[in-house]
Amino acid sequence: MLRIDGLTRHFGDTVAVDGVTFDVPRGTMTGFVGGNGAGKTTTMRMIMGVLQPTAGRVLWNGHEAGVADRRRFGYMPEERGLYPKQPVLDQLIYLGRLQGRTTVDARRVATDLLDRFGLGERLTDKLESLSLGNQQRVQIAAAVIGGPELLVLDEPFSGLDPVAVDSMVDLLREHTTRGVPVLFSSHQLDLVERLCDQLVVLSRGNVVAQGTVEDLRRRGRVLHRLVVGGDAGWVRDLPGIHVVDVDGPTALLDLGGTPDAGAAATDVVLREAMARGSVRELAEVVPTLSDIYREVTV
Ligand SMILES: Nc1ncnc2c1ncn2[C@@H]1O[C@H](COP(=O)(O)OP(=O)(O)OP(=O)(O)O)[C@@H](O)[C@H]1O
Repeated sequence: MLRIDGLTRHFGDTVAVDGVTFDVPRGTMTGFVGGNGAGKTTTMRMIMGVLQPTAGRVLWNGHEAGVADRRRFGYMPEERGLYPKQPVLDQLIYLGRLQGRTTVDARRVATDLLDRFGLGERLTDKLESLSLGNQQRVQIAAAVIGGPELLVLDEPFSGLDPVAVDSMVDLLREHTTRGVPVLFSSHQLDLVERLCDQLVVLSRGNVVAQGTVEDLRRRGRVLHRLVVGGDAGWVRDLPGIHVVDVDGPTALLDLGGTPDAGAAATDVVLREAMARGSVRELAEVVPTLSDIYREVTV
């Protein structure tokens, strides 16, 4: 298991990461989300030992992660970092050997990976001759070529087409099934919602929310949507009901409070609506991950 314990990094007066603590347990996929400059890349660099923390620790299976541990971590850095002018297969074989594979084994694994990413015909091409999305696929292959015990991926999905996203998802799931913890950053919240066992939300260097998508949903504000036959503007005159928005026949209401108070408010709204005509819908609106994200990062 990976444990990030109070990780902090200052750059001059800037506090890029401020006491970040979270776990990535065995076999779980953890999404790392947050706005631009929130501190995701800086945290990942510290996990990989590329950057020294100002304070805090990176623990791997209960001990402080050292060079030998990190050699078994797969990393896809933000700056990518493969050689543009070298053939893709050669680079992957080289990286595989650095991580302990024989040349024959590294060639087999690299060829398999490139095949599954649809690059079987491009093995001897220079990286720079590939489209950006295809270069990205090679970068992903580079992160997993050594058979990593942990995967740390900085925006692995950016620039990938939907087919490549699916191959990438399959590949990551194969790793988590084997027990490998996977931490990846992404701005694509739909993907994060689809993929992650848990997520960590960072804002200005601080963890502002963490847990499963369901945990976060429970924390989020549950609103109610009322749709009536005519105009719903009258809801604004109901005492004690917080109206978030009204658009013609549809009103979005925050009936809030305790479950009991919420239920009582729902009864009031329903009674009033029925007294005025037909009611088409009165239902809870489950917040999306984007709604929750906006709420916790403001
Ligand atoms: N080498 C550096 N020198 C000075 N400041 C830095 C350095 N690296 C990062 N920072 C600052 O640290 C903060 C966090 O940046 P970081 O790149 O970790 O954010 P991020 O969450 O990965 O953002 P993005 O989603 O835009 O990639 C920012 O204010 C950034 O300007």
